[in-house]
Amino acid sequence: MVQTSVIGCGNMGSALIKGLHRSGNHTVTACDLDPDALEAVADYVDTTTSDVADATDADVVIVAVKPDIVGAVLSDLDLSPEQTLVSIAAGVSTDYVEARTDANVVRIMPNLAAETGDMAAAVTGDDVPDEVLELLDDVGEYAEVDETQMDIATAVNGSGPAFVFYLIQAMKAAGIEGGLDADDAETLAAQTFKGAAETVLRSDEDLDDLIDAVCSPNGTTIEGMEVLWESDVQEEVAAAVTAAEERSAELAGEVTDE
Ligand SMILES: NC(=O)C1=CN([C@@H]2O[C@H](COP(=O)(O)OP(=O)(O)OC[C@H]3O[C@@H](n4cnc5c(N)ncnc54)[C@H](O)[C@@H]3O)[C@@H](O)[C@H]2O)C=CC1
Ligand SMILES: O=C(O)[C@@H]1CCC=N1
Repeated sequence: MVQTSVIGCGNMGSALIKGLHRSGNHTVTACDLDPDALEAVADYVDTTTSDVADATDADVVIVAVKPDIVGAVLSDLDLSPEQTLVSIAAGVSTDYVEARTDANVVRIMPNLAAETGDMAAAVTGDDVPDEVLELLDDVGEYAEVDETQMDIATAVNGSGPAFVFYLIQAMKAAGIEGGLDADDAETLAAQTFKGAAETVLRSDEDLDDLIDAVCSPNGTTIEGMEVLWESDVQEEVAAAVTAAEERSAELAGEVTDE
């Protein structure tokens, strides 16, 4: 069992807590100033606390507060070089965190699917400890990237779930427009995204071949694909990712300038 503490139990911290609970490999202390946030995760952790000092004994300390609060939390955290501090804040560099702790620092960009064990995470660091890689394995898949790639990773896998929710919403709306009831349309759209994603992860075929496999000659799919190929959907998705990437880089400047 890895002793893990999570400081900040909001959207992302609570998703990580629930994912770690599912894995059964961690003893978790949850720390938050908000009693409602602690109550919401109480069933998934061993200890809840509003005192950051109670979160400092863990092997792995995950700081999951907003980027502009990270500095204040680090100043209250007294950790040793034997401990690992995991920072998940968008735009907060490893250098910034390392300057404020004696712990071994690992920067990751997680996403909300930690809750179901389906997280996509980017992790950066010269020598990421096994306990962090195992933690990431416990709650999904990860890619080791260079820190210069963290802004684009933040956009693709950190912000990505919101972009995918939006696309599911569009598919659901089209289903409703075509006569499905709302619940059926949501189930069919969401399960289709899930199944398509699983297919991509498990298949050796490239994406064009997978598209081709759905397009029967003279069938239905090719009619829809012609519409997409002639549209600027790919450019618009790229623009959304770029906007998030640019904001991540901007945040880095704001936090460093504090
Ligand atoms: N929401 C998401 O999908 C993702 C968020 N992140 C990163 O995760 C971090 C947290 O984001 P969210 O969970 O969305 O924010 P949130 O606002 O939902 O949660 C932050 C939590 O921190 C708590 N908090 C504030 N000050 C504290 C302190 N001094 N000590 C203990 N707890 C304190 C708040 O009460 C709140 O429950 C951010 O740095 C963000 O960049 C990264 C990837 C995805
Ligand atoms: O929107 C944000 O800033 C955070 C980081 C990635 C996902 N949510």
